[in-house]
Formats: sequence, structure tokens, C-alpha cells
Amino acid sequence: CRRRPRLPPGPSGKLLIGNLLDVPTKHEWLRYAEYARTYGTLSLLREVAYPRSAGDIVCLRVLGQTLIILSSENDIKELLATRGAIYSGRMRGAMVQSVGEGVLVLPLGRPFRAIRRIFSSLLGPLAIRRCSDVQAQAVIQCLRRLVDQQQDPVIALKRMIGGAVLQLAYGYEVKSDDDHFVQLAEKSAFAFLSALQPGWVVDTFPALMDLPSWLPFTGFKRKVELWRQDAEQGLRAPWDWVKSRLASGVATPSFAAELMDHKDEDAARMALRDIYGAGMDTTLTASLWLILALALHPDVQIRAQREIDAVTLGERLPTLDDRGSLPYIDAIVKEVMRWHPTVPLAVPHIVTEEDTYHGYRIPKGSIVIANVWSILHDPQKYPDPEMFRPERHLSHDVKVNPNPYTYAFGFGPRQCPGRNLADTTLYLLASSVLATCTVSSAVSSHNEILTPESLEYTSGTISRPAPFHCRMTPRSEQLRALLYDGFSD
Ligand code: HEM
Repeated sequence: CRRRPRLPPGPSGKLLIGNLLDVPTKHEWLRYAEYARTYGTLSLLREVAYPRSAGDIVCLRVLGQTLIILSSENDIKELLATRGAIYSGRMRGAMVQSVGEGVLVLPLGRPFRAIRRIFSSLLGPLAIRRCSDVQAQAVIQCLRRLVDQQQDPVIALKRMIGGAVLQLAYGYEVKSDDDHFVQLAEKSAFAFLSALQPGWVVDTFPALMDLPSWLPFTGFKRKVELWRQDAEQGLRAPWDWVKSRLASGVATPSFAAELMDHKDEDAARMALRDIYGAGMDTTLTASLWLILALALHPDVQIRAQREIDAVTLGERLPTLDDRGSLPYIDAIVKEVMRWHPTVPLAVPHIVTEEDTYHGYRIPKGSIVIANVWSILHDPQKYPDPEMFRPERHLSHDVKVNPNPYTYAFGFGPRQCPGRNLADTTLYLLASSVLATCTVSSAVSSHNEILTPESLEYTSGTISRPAPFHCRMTPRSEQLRALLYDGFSD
């Protein structure tokens, strides 16, 4: 009889708990990269046992669940993209299903495809150009807060991203930091993302969901009910607001106004709500890394400012149309996405059918994690990967420094549908900051001077820099005035 293929290699587990203690809880991508080096291609034994196998595929077994960690571009492309039809499921615990659906957890199928089509039509590479005026306005307002009020970058950038998203999606103008629709969007995103967190007992024992709420230890049911209402409000309230504005003939242009007669209203509402939920923390984090990278690299700022000044002559702000003439700004944005990838392990995929790869068995239901950080810090691809060096992306040598966007936004059918929106935001932010200001004096929340070597950052799905402050100084009075020319408050 034929032997069943083995699971991919990995640390040997303990009796009963398997690799439970091997699953990292801090800066997970660093430990997974270490596993790939120890158990992957560099392992001599594995080379002998599987001479034709390639890549750094590693397996952990935790309480009956298989975790497959991919660290090489070839493995990731082959499994998550080429075999994407069976490698694109999501974890859908009882908790998140009770709170409500979201694009992030929908299985591949008709509703998923309908929503992805909506995203392509609104946020595809060409469609995105019409968003740039709204984004530019939000960036300028944010810069005024950073420059003139020295506002905390997190607050100013949140307002910038949230304001642009609500304006584009619903034609809604955010007027204050505690705006009603912002709060709805925040609550709805919080509900969904909290329910998605691993560790809910009810995800392991779904039958608990049927217990009556008056029993002790069923507090999670009250949470579910509250969060379900928040998620539902996020779907309905702004959509209904646009509907009533359309009926009274006062609606301003928006994605919702365009989609109001869409044949699949549920898909349209979910797509719009999830732009905020999936786009806020990710874009905020990348923007924070951008500001911090500039503050820590004055030489990069000087070179970027020279490039911008040569195009705008200091008489206007750069626009999206200037992008082709500003390759160094483009390179800064790419380097931000590479240096500290916002989502270092992408979002886990689930295998929906058993598979075999390079002689290894990949069981149905395995969680597949793509170590994006590992690729973006591979010294063979990106020499001196720890250094923030935008000029690497100006090189014409195709063998090194591939475009980090190929990896930073995930893979296959689930690749991030908001990447063009995020990219335009980052380009407009970088070019406007550099056209008008110098960023300096980055300090931690304890007032310690920050250096590239001393940076701290969070663990988890999104890796954000630890809280910091920096100074945003106008380069001249004339350039500061550009923040007020022709842009309303
Ligand atoms: C710098 C900013 C961003 C980064 C780094 C980022 C990254 C990612 C990554 C890694 C994934 C998972 C892909 C996978 O499973 O393979 C993802 C999914 C997603 N992103 Fe983004 N994203 C960003 C901004 C945005 C924005 C602005 C939107 C707004 C539309 C957005 C909407 C989504 C959605 C809806 C999903 C779920 C897609 C699915 O499961 O099919 N993202 N993003």
C-alpha cells in the first residue's frame, strides 16, 4: 500500500499540546523566519530526504490544527495564487459568523465575487484617479493640523483617512473628530475585528452559542448581540442617509449614490462599509511608518525635496499627475511598504481541500500563513534589508529589489482590493509633506530620541510603530502658504 505523504517539517511538538509552545506571541514574523531557516531548505537532513523540494515551508501542529508557514516567494505564489482556488478560505469562527459577514471572511463564491467586482470597479487602477481630489484635500487638512496645531500624528492621520473614505463612499463630510458617522464606522469595525480574534471558547465549541443568555459564563452572547447591532448599523445607517439625500435631490457624488440601483444591494453595502473597516488601521499604520521614516532620514528628505522643487518650482503642491516625474517619491513609498511591512504575515488563508506539495501533505483546513516580512527582508532580494534606502527601487537591475507591492498586499484571489487607494494616499501624503515641510525630532512617548535601531513596534496582524512625536516645520512661509492656497477647511 502507498504511504501517506508526510506533513512539512517543523519543530518537534510535545505530547498532547503539540507545538502550542512554539507558536510565537511577539513579533511572530521574526520567529517564523527563524523556523524557516532552521527547518527549511538550509536543513541538511531535509535536503537529503527531499532533494527536489524547494522553499522554506514549515509546519506546526497545535491542538489538532495544522499551521503551514510559507516564507519563499515561489511557495507563496504557487500555493496562494496558482492554486488559489483551494488556498483562499478564511477562518470563520462561530463568534464572527454570529456578529455578521464581512468581505474579509467570506468564502470564495457568488457573494464574494460580487463584492470583489464592486471593489474593482470603484478602486481599480484607472477608477482610482477620480478619488485623488478628495484624498488631496484630506491630506492638506491633515498637514495643517500637524504643522499648525502640532496634533498627535495618530489623530490627524485618522481624521485624514476616515474623512476621505466617508467622503468617497457616501459623499459625507466629516466635520469633527467625534463625528457621528465616524463613530458608527469605528464601532462597526471594532465589532467585526474583535469577533475575528482567535481565542473565543465558542469558536471551539459552537454549541455554546445556543445556551440561554441567563446562564452564567454566557457573557459573550451579550457581546455578540451588541456587536451584531453595531455591525448592522455600519451597513445600513450611511447607506440609508445617501438614499434619503438622493430622494430629496441633495446627494453629492459618491460610490453609494452610484451603487444605489445595484442589483445586489447587500454586496454594495458591505463593500462600502468594509472600505473603512479594512482600510483605516492599515493605511494609518503605513502613514505612521512613512512620517517616522522621514523624520529619521534627513538625507532622504533633502533628496526628495530637490526632486519636488524641480517639478513644482515651489509654486504649487505636487499632484497625482506629477507622479511620473517624481520617481524618488515613488521609491520612498515603496520602501516604506518594504522596510516595515504593515501586515507582516498578510492575513491567514485556509486550505479548503487536501493537497500535496513537493511530496508533503497539506491537510484540508490547514491555516496557511505567508511570511511577507521574510520576503521583504531577504538580503538576496533586498541587500542590507534593515536599511531604509528608497534609491534601491530606482535600480534597473531586475534581479534585485523587486516591487514590494507584489507581496505587501497579500496574494491570489484574496489580494487586497484597496491597494490602489492606499498607494495614492501614501503618495499624496509623502509628496505634500515633503513639498512643504521638514520632519524632525522623532521621540518616543517617554521623550527618548528615536533612531532607526531603537524603534519599537507592535505585534499582531498589523505592526504599528510604538507611539511617537515628531516636529513638522514649514520649509518657508511661502511653502507653508501652499497649504492654504485654494483648499477650503
Ligand atoms: C497600506 C495599506 C494596506 C495594506 C498594507 C493592506 C494589506 C492587506 C492584506 C495583506 C490583505 C490580506 C490579503 C490576503 O489574504 O492575501 C488585505 C485584505 C483586504 N484589504 Fe487591504 N491593505 C491596505 C489598505 C486597504 C484599503 C485602503 C482598503 C479599502 C478598500 C483595504 C481593503 C481590504 C479588504 C476588503 C481585504 C479583504 C480581502 C479579502 O479577504 O478578499 N485594504 N489587505
